[in-house]
Amino acid sequence: MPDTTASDIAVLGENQYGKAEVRLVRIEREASRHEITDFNVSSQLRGDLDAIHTDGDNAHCVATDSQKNTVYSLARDGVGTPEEFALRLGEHFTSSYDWISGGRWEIEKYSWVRIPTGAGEHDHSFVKSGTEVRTVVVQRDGDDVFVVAGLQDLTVLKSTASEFVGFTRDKYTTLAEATDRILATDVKARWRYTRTDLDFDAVFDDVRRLMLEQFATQHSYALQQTLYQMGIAVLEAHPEIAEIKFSMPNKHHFLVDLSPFGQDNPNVVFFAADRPYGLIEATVLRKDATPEPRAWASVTGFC
Ligand SMILES: O=c1[nH]c(=O)c2[nH]c(=O)[nH]c2[nH]1
Repeated sequence: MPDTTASDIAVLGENQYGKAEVRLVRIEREASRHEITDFNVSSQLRGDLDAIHTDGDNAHCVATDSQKNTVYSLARDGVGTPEEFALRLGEHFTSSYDWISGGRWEIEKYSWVRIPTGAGEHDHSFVKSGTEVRTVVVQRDGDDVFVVAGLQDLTVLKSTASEFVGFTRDKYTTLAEATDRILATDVKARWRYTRTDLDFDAVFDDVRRLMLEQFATQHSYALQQTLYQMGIAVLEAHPEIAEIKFSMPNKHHFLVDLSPFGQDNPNVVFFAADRPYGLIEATVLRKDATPEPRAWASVTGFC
């Protein structure tokens, strides 16, 4: 065994380790109409792991390779929703090893849809459906379990019913007030469940539906206000959700000046800028929810 690594000035702090981005594709092939599940799974273990770092003693080290193998082995029996599979991984690791007291299991789910053919939707050929990703982060701290679900890269645009007026004007202000502008964003949202006995697919579908419906049907006075309306709609419909966080870029579309060409431009031709972009972030909280910082500690990219 290597020499013990001791220091007079430093100690080991928080730590976790595991295998990141285990790409898992599972085909349900009992019937001739196949089903596909496409996950990206990251497993991180926490617990009594000090000696691995301080003494080079690997007795408590569940190798990251073993964590990867566990993901594939558990998937043999079926995976279900990303939330269910992440919960199952957490239960497995914390119950299998005395010294593993918690951890973090994150899953990204990619969607495929059946390829349409003259004879209908194909049984075993799929096309990837856009860039949108469904996410979950399950964390365990002893017997406490936290589930933060979400989505990202849900790109939306409305071509009217959006304005931005009345903002502060000073010597730095060059932006003209817009009474009719394009509003576009990539919705990135995470929401915290207060229960684990849920129909996770049904709740996810409804949260997504509500966010899109609000974006589409509400007149926007600022992306901040649209974000807030989306959050309120989700919390009002879903008591099992304590809070929802958003991080949404304002994907600016600037009207092009066509006057050099002797043309008008009545809100028809735009330059879709990719940077810089506004970045609008907020949390919408249920008034009586108990704050749970442990659920969010490793969910980065939100305020
Ligand atoms: O919806 C908006 N919110 C802002 O804070 C902002 N700032 C800006 O320049 N354009 C916009 N649009």
